[in-house]
Amino acid sequence: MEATLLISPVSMFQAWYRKGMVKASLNNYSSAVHDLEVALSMEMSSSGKSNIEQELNLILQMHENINEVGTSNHGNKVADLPLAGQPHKVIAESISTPIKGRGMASIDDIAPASLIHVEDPLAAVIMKSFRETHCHFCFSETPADVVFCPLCTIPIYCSKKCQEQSVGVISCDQDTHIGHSGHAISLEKLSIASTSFKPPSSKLFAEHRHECGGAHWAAVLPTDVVLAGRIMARSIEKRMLSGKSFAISGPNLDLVHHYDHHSPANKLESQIYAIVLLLCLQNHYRSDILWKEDSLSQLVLLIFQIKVNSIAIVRMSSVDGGPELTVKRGVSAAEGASLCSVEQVRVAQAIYVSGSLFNHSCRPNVHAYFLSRALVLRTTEFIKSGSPVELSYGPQVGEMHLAERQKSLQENYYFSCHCSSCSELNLSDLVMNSFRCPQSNCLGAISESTYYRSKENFVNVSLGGSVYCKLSLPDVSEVGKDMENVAKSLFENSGVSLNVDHGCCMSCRSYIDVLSAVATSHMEESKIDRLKEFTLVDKTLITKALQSLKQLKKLRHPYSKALAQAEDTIAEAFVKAGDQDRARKHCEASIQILEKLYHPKHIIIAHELIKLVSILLALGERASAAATFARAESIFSLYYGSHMERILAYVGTLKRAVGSGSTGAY
Ligand SMILES: C[S@@+](CC[C@H](N)C(=O)[O-])C[C@H]1O[C@@H](n2cnc3c(N)ncnc32)[C@H](O)[C@@H]1O
Repeated sequence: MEATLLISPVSMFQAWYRKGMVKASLNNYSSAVHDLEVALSMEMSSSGKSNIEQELNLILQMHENINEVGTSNHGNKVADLPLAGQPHKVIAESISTPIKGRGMASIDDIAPASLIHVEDPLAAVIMKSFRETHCHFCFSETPADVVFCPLCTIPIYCSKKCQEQSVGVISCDQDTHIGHSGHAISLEKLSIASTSFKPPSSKLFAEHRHECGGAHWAAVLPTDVVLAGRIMARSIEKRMLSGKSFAISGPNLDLVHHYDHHSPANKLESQIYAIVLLLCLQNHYRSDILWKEDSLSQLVLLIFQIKVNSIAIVRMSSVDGGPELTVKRGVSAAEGASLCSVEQVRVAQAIYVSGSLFNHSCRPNVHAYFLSRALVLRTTEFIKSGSPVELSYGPQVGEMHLAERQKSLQENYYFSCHCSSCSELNLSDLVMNSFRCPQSNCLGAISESTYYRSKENFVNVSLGGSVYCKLSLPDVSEVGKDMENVAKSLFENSGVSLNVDHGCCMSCRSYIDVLSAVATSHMEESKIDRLKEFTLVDKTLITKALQSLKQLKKLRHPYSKALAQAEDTIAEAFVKAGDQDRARKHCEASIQILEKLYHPKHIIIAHELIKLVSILLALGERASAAATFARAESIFSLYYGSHMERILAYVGTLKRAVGSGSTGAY
């Protein structure tokens, strides 16, 4: 048993509570604090006097419950993948893998751009930073005339329909009663959090209902905990509808939780939140529900399942005015046109039960996006029958280096990634952060890390500190010329082990002073980055940035990310300065590097091509703009299929612009 678990979560929470730590974090929500205070004083009076032995038993019991569920959650069942509005069809099935646990594999050859999965969330919650601007049900941007929750007026909705789905149908009875369907609440009682619960008559689960009125604890607690509350409330109401006992018990989701991988501090925090959540649920459902012995452990487990399996719902958002504005402006140099750029914003967090069976790959073959709250999965390449069908949980090859990807997945999802890109040496990881070889005719990459090639045909890479990653070597006859050229020495099997130290060229083994190269490179990169601070850029600033770019090119590998970013920043500065010709040159240079780091059909390339289209339109080069747009469109349709214009609203506008030859008519 771990040391921290010798302390009961209840007594620990009481200590925190007495010290005011919980109160301090809630002090903006006085009504929430008041309700919690009332609930906690009840809780403390019942458990405060419990002796150490009792508390230890509670924790031991909790551990046993968690471990029991933990061993049973690796079933091998065939997943059902319902497609929205289509007959039920199974395209992929659940398989068991030795390292990644369950995963999905195709049961037939699947063509690129095929829609393979559509699913509504079991629970979803808006991120705190979007509470004022986005609908709390469908997560789209709200119009000016928002609809409020009629009872607590805290959540906002874009329409009556979203409000009803989230809150339930509100009935008014001559101003004496206002209630959700199935809940009759007298007006006097509206100021306090809840009333005695009557079983809901409708099967529709209104996710905000149990959070509504009085203390709006959902606005205070972390997203994972609010999601857990919504799942628990759904499960409780389902039991009520089926006439079963109203005991607080978990929904028994068959999802991994990695309880043992979490730090003691994490475990303790979740136990405390589980207590708070139980009290909140009890406060809402009152005498209609019972606590069970394992209620708390079930809830802790659920919080960990959510940590590992929940998915961020993202929306595309325009930056710098976005493509639409650029086209509207006519991309006129004199008006200070902007590049067409968009970024993903994380508007909500959700849990999808079947979607959670898909494993992660840093080079995924499936793209995930969202239509309102629904998760949609689409293949981005041909998938052979029996092959893994995997999406990305965030980190991707080309965007992050091996070490960063591993760190991010470990920190956010608690696992070491064993996808094919993290198991085999790849071009992107070799060149991304590398320096160029001092020999002018050598394309070899020079890394800050040490690569140790064993005679057994694998490579160990240091990921910083004592962390190493063991990578297999791709077959030299199958790797592209680029890869062979950047790391020739790693591919020459002389039958002996080989150390390629940091600072040593992976091809010809010439050395550079890598520490000084890192320092100079960072200095030049930050000089170029200064361009981003200005809306109007003068020629002197750009001249200085071009000098830095020249220095950077002498140091950095021609396929490195630092060079791609520098070229992109300079392209944007030239757009701002109205020199579209030079903007085009640097934008194209950036895209060429990104094609090496990602792959030519990666969605990032499509977004970059859209920037280029706006420059070409400004130059009046209609034919090139149309050809570049067609390339971008074919990549986008792989990722979004027929939903492309619904997700990327500006694509339609740009299409009309390149089609009509207009640069400013929209
Ligand atoms: C959302 S679940 C995916 C389904 C899971 N494999 C199962 O058995 O239920 C995420 C978990 O799957 C495992 N996993 C997914 N992708 C992985 C990868 N690339 N390498 C190693 N483990 C992976 C990790 O344990 C991770 O926490």
